[in-house]
Amino acid sequence: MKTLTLQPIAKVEGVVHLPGSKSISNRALLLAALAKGTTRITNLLDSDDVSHMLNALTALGVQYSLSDDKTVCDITGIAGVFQHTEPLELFLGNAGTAMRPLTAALAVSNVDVTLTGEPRMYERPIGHLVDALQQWNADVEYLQQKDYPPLRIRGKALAGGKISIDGSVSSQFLTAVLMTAPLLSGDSEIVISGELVSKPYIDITLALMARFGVTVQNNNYQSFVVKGNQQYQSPGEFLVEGDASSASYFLAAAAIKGGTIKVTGIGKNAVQGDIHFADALEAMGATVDWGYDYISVTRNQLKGIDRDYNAIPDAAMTIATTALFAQGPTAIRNVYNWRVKETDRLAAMATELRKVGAEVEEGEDYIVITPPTILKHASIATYNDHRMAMCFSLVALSDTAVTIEDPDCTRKTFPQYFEVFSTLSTPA
Ligand SMILES: O=C(O)C1=C[C@@H](OP(=O)(O)O)[C@@H](O)[C@H](O)C1
Ligand SMILES: C=C(OP(=O)(O)O)C(=O)O
Repeated sequence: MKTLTLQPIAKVEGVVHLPGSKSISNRALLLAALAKGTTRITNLLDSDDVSHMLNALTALGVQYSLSDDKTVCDITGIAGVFQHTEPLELFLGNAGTAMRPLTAALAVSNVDVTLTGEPRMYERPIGHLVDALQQWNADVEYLQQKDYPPLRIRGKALAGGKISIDGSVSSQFLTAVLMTAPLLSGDSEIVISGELVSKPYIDITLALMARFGVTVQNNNYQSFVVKGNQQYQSPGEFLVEGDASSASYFLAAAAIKGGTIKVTGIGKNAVQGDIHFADALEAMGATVDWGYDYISVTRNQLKGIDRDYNAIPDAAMTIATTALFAQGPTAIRNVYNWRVKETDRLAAMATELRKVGAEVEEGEDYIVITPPTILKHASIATYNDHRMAMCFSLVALSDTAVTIEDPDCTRKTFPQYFEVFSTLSTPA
């Protein structure tokens, strides 16, 4: 297996032009594909998760062209639902932002599609989404195990109506039904049961739907009303914000070992909830400067804090390794759904943090990290989880090297991560 050893880093400094947001890229591609008109998407992310969405759109007959660096996509919308007469199999890797929204959009299309993925995708539940779609009378079948992909979807026209959806495991299920609701022949009301997790991702969904001409009535995140029989409209040009989750590693590095690092492509008005990772860093003691198109962070002595991170589960992983450099314990709470992401992230995080010497308490939905006085060199298993690889790069901001196993797993959302990280770093 390939490994990457990062030697101790004395200082980090510089400017990072962030690659496009994964969450926004995949939403924009799907909405542009369904819309009337041609959309030019710029600053599109080039990564595995986005390739899976693009490949699916190709197989479904959507016409688009990509620039050489794959960050500009001109896409001609189909002005309605997908039409494909032959049965299709679409492989979606481990991309939640492809699997969940496509499941819903295909259920209302003229298709007979099997959705497959990597082995881990078959361990990530999708039952709450399928339950919701079945209330609209969708035909979605589990091919192996109830509540999990792979799925067979025999799409057909759906009439809409009132449904309830469990929001307690993933917001992507609600995102999927919201984006599909305008395509139904009648109006819909979507009622949330359970605590809605990862709420800011719903704001991304609603903001993108609005850019493509569809407004949703949001009743305080308890229920949503969407008019049926609508067509998405191309906004013409669509610029993807920089990825706020990807920004977290650089901002944390500055907080730990800056120098100042400035990330561009996101700022105080960004639609992504993960920009509020910077608030957590500020609460830990870092100095944060916010502009409209940048966030910059400068080092201070950090202290451990105790917080609920349900709204920013992805960036919260970066707090777990930042905690190694804080005084006192850091608690990351209300992140139960870490267990159903790329790996069981609570278990993986606890195991790997212990390898570098941290004292870790792992609960069902939380983790408390107490840093050691001196970090130990370790070979960090990454569990095919891009965020495990990126988070643990921060260990090199100590007097100790760190070895990252399978560093290429960052290709899910940030293939160039380690190159960018090294350009900011001055060796000790
Ligand atoms: O809608 C999205 O783009 C995402 C929502 C979040 O998932 P959950 O809602 O499952 O927490 C997040 O972790 C994921 O990386 C992207
Ligand atoms: C949870 C993640 O991905 P997905 O979109 O596959 O859910 C992630 O990127 O951290």
